[in-house]
Amino acid sequence: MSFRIQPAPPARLNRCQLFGPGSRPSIFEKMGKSEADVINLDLEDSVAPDDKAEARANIVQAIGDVDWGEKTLSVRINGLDTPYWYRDVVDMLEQAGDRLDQMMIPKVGNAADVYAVDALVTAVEAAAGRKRPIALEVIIETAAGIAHVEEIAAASPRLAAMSLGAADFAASMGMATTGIGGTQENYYMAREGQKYWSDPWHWAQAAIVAACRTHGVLPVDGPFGDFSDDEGFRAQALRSATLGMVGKWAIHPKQVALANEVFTPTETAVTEAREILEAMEEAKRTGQGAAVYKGRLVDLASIRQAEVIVRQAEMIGT
Ligand SMILES: CC(C)(COP(=O)(O)OP(=O)(O)OC[C@H]1O[C@@H](n2cnc3c(N)ncnc32)[C@H](O)[C@@H]1OP(=O)(O)O)[C@@H](O)C(=O)NCCC(=O)NCCSC(=O)C[C@H](O)C(=O)O
Ligand SMILES: [Mg+2]
Repeated sequence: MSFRIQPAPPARLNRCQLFGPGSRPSIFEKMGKSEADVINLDLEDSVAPDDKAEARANIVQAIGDVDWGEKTLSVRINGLDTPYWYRDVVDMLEQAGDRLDQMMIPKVGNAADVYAVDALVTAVEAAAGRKRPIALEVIIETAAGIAHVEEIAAASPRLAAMSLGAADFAASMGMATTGIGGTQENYYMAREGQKYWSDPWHWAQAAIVAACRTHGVLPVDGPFGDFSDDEGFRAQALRSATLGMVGKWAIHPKQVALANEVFTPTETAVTEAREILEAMEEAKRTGQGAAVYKGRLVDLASIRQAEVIVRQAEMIGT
């Protein structure tokens, strides 16, 4: 272990982030009643330029009026290359109530982007006398974002979560696809007449997870565009969970249950994790650093792996 201890990410549930356009207030109540852990009200790409001002007003109103329960409530502001973002920040912090937990910054390219938003948020919070500091979350969805992913993860103590935005990421990288996440038809290895599909998102996800885990930030998988493809969503989410991501976006309400299912450890996994911890307790009592559990080696690293699952289960209350 490095002398520098790996910081823990925020202790909160983040299995599913449900998105909805700020210009479509008719779905806000439904979003509030959903089973998503995080709600993202959008001011960015799902809102047309002429609707930005009205979407801000809708969101300000809804933050106060809708019952958001225990959910983390986040607003996605516009990118720093637009004329909209500063007004998004100022209006939310001056006009919306304290119920707003977080702001999401899209298309972050380097640490300075986060610094700029942090500086504005800090000034407006102080001027407006807001009591609860707003957390930040970012989307890695450009070539610059992935190239600077580690400095971005370290950019601000406000940073709580980081997502991969597969659509803009593919565009920025010049990837030959219009699909949003999931299996890509042409990304395969060939052997003896058979195709073996590989995962073009894997390296970006792994880089995000490593940067996030280094700096105590929650790594999250972004959108899966084809909301009629449950199996594809599940496969993508399972790969993300296996890599260390804690949750996934839903761009349609039917994806919420799928994300919750994948990012909630199964009863069997939780039982096994608890049994591994017990086996290691017993090993420690007898002066051993390793033990055998169900015919396989468990050691001090297994304790840390098992603790990840038990911590998740405790947060969910299972
Ligand atoms: C995708 C949608 C436009 C689909 O909407 P709609 O046609 O209304 O779907 P349905 O008819 O199937 O809806 C069924 C019922 O569910 C309600 N509904 C719809 N959407 C939502 C929602 N997001 N939250 C809660 N409830 C919702 C409908 O009102 C129907 O209700 P009822 O009539 O009572 O049965 C729409 O889902 C949508 O707008 N989704 C979010 C789009 C969005 O926010 N996109 C931005 C995030 S993705 C992105 O930005 C890419 C990323 O940055 C990247 O680069 O990768
Ligand atoms: Mg995007």
